[in-house]
Amino acid sequence: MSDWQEEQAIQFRDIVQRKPNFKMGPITLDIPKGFITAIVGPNGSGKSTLFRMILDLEKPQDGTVTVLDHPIGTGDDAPIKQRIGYLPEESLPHDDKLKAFEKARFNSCWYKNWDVNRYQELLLALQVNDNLPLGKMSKGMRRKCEFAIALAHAPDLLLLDEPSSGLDPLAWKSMIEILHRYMDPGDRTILMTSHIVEEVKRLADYIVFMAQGRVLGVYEKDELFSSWFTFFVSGEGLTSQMASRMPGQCGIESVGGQSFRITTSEAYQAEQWCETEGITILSKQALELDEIMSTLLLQDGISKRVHEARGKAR
Ligand SMILES: Nc1ncnc2c1ncn2[C@@H]1O[C@H](COP(=O)(O)OP(=O)(O)OP(=O)(O)O)[C@@H](O)[C@H]1O
Repeated sequence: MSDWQEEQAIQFRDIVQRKPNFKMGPITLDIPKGFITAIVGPNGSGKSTLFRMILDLEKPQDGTVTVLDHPIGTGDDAPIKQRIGYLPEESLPHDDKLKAFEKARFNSCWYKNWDVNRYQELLLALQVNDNLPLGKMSKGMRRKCEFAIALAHAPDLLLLDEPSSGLDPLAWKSMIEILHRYMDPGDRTILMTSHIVEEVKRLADYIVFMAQGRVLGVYEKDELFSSWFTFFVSGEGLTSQMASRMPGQCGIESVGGQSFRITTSEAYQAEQWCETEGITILSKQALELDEIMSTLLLQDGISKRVHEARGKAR
């Protein structure tokens, strides 16, 4: 196997899935080993569907999923599942009657690397008592217990589907610290989904944007936030046609006279372009994650419409 393949924790290849009112793919996507990757996207994009495919809880109609160099769903997945921790978006109703420590005890029999001390430390850090039926806990208490249970066998790959759902700010902070410590050894991988901008900013090394069953883009976080800016510019004789030529331009708004607000995904090149063209940058502002997402969705909608129109014209 090549070095390139060994660097990937998860490889999705040509994944296609169809459900009533939903079509996914084809998706080809690599999740790098040793990093935290966050998948972000509107409700119903297919984020949880991808998670379920990793665990063979849902089979793609087409394509393959390879996890830690093991092709999923082609034989005995039990050894690879030993190396995965999973926190699903929704709690499992059939666990309701179990006390959290009973679920932990059950998992300790299954996972060879289960570490009871680690489990206790996690409960302590999250300030939660596991001596209650999961179904009688508050949403946040249950989330904390399930989080501790997902991490107690120190998995090589951790799948977190909206991990902070229901957590109070203090517990949220503890969770972020726990996850940073979990990554300390350097060879572990987290794949997570989140709708919380601050959480993605604090945790993710890589960000995958998804919408309507497709991947819109994969970005290294720091590069993403240093590339997407809105420039407020002005220049002698500056027209919207000229402004539209700014590198990476993905939105223009006239703000009167010869001034424009231009959004770009290539801030560095855009600044150089302004200098060359004699355009003054009055101010610039980095885009937030949700603003980048909106812009990508808008661009995707436009390119889809153009594609459809071309298809009809043929
Ligand atoms: N059990 C199911 N039966 C039929 N369709 C389903 C089922 N579960 C999910 N879907 C559909 O699959 C699509 C993708 O859902 P998925 O849960 O993967 O999205 P998501 O991106 O995780 O959304 P969210 O942000 O709301 O959690 C949706 O259109 C949803 O309606």
